[in-house]
Amino acid sequence: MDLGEIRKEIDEIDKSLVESFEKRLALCRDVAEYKIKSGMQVLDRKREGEKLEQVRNMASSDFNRYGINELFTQIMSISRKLQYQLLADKGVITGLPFEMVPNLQKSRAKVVYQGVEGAYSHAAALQFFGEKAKLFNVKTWDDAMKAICAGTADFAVLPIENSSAGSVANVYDLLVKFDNYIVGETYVKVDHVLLGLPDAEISDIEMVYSHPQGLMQCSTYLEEHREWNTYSTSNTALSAKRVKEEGNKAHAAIASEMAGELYGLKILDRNVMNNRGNTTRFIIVASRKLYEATANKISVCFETKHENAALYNMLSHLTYNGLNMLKLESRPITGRPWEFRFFVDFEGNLGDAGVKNALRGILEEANYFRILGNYYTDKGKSVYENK
Ligand SMILES: O=C(O)C(=O)C[C@]1(C(=O)O)C=C[C@@H](O)C=C1
Repeated sequence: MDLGEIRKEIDEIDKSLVESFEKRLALCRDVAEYKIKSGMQVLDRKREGEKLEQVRNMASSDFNRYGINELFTQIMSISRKLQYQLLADKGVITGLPFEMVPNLQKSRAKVVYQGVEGAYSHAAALQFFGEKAKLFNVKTWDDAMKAICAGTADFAVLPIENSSAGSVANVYDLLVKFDNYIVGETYVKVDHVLLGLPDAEISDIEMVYSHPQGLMQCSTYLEEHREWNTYSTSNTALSAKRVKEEGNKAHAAIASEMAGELYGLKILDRNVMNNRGNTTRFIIVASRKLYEATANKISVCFETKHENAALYNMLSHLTYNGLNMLKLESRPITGRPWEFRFFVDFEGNLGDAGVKNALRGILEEANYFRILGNYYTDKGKSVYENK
């Protein structure tokens, strides 16, 4: 047979596949109508399992069995998405329990951050809320979350990821532990310097204090000074404070210039970071489910079944609804070794039909699901374009 003839035959088969696919989808519409009336869930795992076994058994080789399994998994996934759309059109999928507000009340807000004055979280809070907000600090991120639960603060400012050191794992875990929501984000340029006592010289240094993230972000510089010991503190600004209080010329801190000024320290070295464009993204968290009309980024968290293609199937709800994923993070689930909880950021607003449809799909198919927030992002442009 020549290629032209083979392709003609393939075209014929594809035509009938498309016709069959459309007929199948039309039937799935009828199923959706039935499910709406009877209040049944779209996803029927038992039926899907049986269906996959049935069609696998029809195939004539292992290779084909694998292909058929994948093909029908996708066909049923598309069928579910169609059904969610129909449910949304019929008003079965209602609004999400989030309240849209024109703007966040920033100017006189009570805002909590972790650490001490001069910490990058302090800078982030000032940048997002301005000078008029009432800022105060607590010892730990956990305390900051508790302060908004208790109402002593309206908002908390927490670091979530750094451009070179990556995600702040503990903050991801706190988003699950507390019933709080992300309502904003802000990017802060992190310009670490090496700080010492006013009469210290770089040759005096034996010990460097910083937050573990600060030490990580300056690892190349610290590698060049292997004779120095490093010591982790709970905050970069606190490490500067400690150098001041200890009054030992052999001690230095990796922290911001602002912290150096605040605690009367001298800059021993600049540009100590691995990456000069080092930036930290901070999230603004509140206890209420709010989102601004301009919100364009959604954060969700879910757990899936521990099985083949589970994550792929979850993410296909974004693809199918044309939603652009911005970030995927995973964290271990305590008590279930080697199982993970996923955190996904994607573009959109909770009022968008596509977003509602995708969220409905994930909600129905995940073992655990939470919308962590919908908020405005400029994707860090304010930092990169101004500096
Ligand atoms: O039979 C159903 O209940 C359907 O909704 C159809 C279908 C399918 O495409 O075969 C789709 C989703 C369900 O999870 C199971 C099967």
